[in-house]
Amino acid sequence: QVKELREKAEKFMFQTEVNRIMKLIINSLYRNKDIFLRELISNASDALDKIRLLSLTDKNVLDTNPELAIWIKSDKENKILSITDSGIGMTKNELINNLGTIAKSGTAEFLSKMQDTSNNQDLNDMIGQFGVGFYSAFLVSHTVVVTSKHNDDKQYIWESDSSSYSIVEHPKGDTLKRGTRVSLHLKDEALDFLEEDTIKNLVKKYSQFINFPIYLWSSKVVQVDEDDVDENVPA
Ligand SMILES: CCNC(=O)[C@H]1O[C@@H](n2cnc3c(N)nc(I)nc32)[C@H](O)[C@@H]1O
Repeated sequence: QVKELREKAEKFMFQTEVNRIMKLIINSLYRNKDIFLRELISNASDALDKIRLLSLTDKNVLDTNPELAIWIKSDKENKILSITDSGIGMTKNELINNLGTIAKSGTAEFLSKMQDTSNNQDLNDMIGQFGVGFYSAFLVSHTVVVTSKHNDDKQYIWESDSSSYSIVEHPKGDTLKRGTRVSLHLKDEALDFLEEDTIKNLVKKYSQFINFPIYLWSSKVVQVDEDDVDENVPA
């Protein structure tokens, strides 16, 4: 079923600048990979801010998923760490534009700054400011799957191994109701990020000022979480 899904998926190449930025991030931030969680939580928080702002003028936008929160799930069996938000979600076009391309303005400047700066702290701050933190997911993942549902579109699955990406409509419809799930298929050297204590410490260290609740679900066999039902999205 997953095989057929991949065959049906539409294949895309990343915009050139994106390839360069991804390479730079992966090569320069290998010393502190753990910033990936901060970046993904930050993106989730921005998405939640967007739907909350929208709901001030159009209150029924929240009906599809009333709780505004972030769920982190550690799936040790499949070596997948997922970060789910009930934010505004992305349409198919937004997945393509937001994850597959980057604003050309400023990219050249960003790339040259990244090359000059040897100081790791600056590098850290810059990727957050420039909004390219998503790509830090590839510091710890061989494959990243982004499932997203926007109120105005169907649910789609975006998948990438960092060299190219694909998009396919989710066969099971809108299991997310509204929002985005970033599923990180972790590299063998990054499996420590599946440990609850590691995740808790990272959230405390980098995301203590996030304005939305962050729940941590660890998939213990005994504990069947209510959101497991949504979890059976194809790998
Ligand atoms: C350069 C990589 N691009 C992004 O991270 C953009 O993708 C989108 N994005 C990333 N994670 C997201 C997320 N969790 N929800 C939503 I709505 N949009 C997200 C935002 O537009 C980010 O600026």
